[in-house]
Amino acid sequence: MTITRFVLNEQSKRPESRGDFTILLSHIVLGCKFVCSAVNKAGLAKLIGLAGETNIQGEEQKKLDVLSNDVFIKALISSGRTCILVSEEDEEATFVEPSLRGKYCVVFDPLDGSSNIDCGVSIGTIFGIYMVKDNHAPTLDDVLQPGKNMLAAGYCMYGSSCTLVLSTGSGVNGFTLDPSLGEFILTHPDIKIPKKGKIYSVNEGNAKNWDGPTTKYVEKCKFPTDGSSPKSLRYIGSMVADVHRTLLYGGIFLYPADKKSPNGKLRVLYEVFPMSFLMEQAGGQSFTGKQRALDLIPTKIHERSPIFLGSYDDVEEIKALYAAEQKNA
Ligand SMILES: O=P(O)(O)OC[C@H]1O[C@](O)(COP(=O)(O)O)[C@@H](O)[C@@H]1O
Ligand SMILES: [Mg+2]
Ligand SMILES: [Mg+2]
Repeated sequence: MTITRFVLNEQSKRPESRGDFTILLSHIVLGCKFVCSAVNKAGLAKLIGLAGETNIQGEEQKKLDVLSNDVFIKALISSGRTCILVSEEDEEATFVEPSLRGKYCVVFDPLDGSSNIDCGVSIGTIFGIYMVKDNHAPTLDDVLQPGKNMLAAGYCMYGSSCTLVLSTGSGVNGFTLDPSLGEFILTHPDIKIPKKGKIYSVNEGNAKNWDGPTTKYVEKCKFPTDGSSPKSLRYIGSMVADVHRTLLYGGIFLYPADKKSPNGKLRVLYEVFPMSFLMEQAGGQSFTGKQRALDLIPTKIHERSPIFLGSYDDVEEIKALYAAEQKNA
């Protein structure tokens, strides 16, 4: 089944639906295909003129993350279904002009893991969608909403294959791009994350600055005291790729706060929320160190938060360590 057929099926389950969401999604899919094609050519950038290099005609070309941002902004505005766009690449939100305005707000990281571009490691696009409910003129308050109010979320991973993972609020499904057909095909129906995993994923280079619960948790992963086997460490440094592996194989992904970054590194609206939405929809959990991640109410569009997400039981363990610390404080 193609992603288009899948979304049309979803639409037919909601008789009130007028197809606006289907159109919006088809424009997101188009953006993903475009960026996938650019990423595949990144290694040839110098020859063909892409991605921040000077091409053989001596022309300066756009960097891949700037190019990806332009692609998504144009694709989303031309859908005629969006009103506010928040991108990691743009300091300010984009308010769509009234003639092209629709009811959806899209928050996105057009190219996540961009430090991995030059060595050909998997990177991706992350997105979340909110809806403006009544017909008021959209304001920033329409996106400064807790993640649980998102209507849909997903990511596209540009790796050994191009995989789009999507949730519209009733489970998680994965689609792989067939390059010869130019279509995303349903390859991972109804993804459920294993209840407990054997992998932890964190940048251990920051360990000297971690707080007590994170330090204890990672110590337990390496030197378990309950007779279980140690967990394996896997860390790519591309959130999309690290979360994708966590979703399929189980385990936990951590980007905690540390002394240097008290709010962690990852951005609430377009990294933490979409990935937390997918995790919960797949049966996992997502926690900030203080609360359920999807309950967080952001106060600015580029806000950051610590994040622990993945298999239900693994996240439960880190929650217990934070609860114990609070009790002892
Ligand atoms: O290099 P660090 O500190 O481990 O950070 C890795 C994290 O930073 C990110 O690359 C940030 O995303 P961007 O590339 O979109 O800025 C995440 O993908 C990844 O999880
Ligand atoms: Mg990112
Ligand atoms: Mg980015």
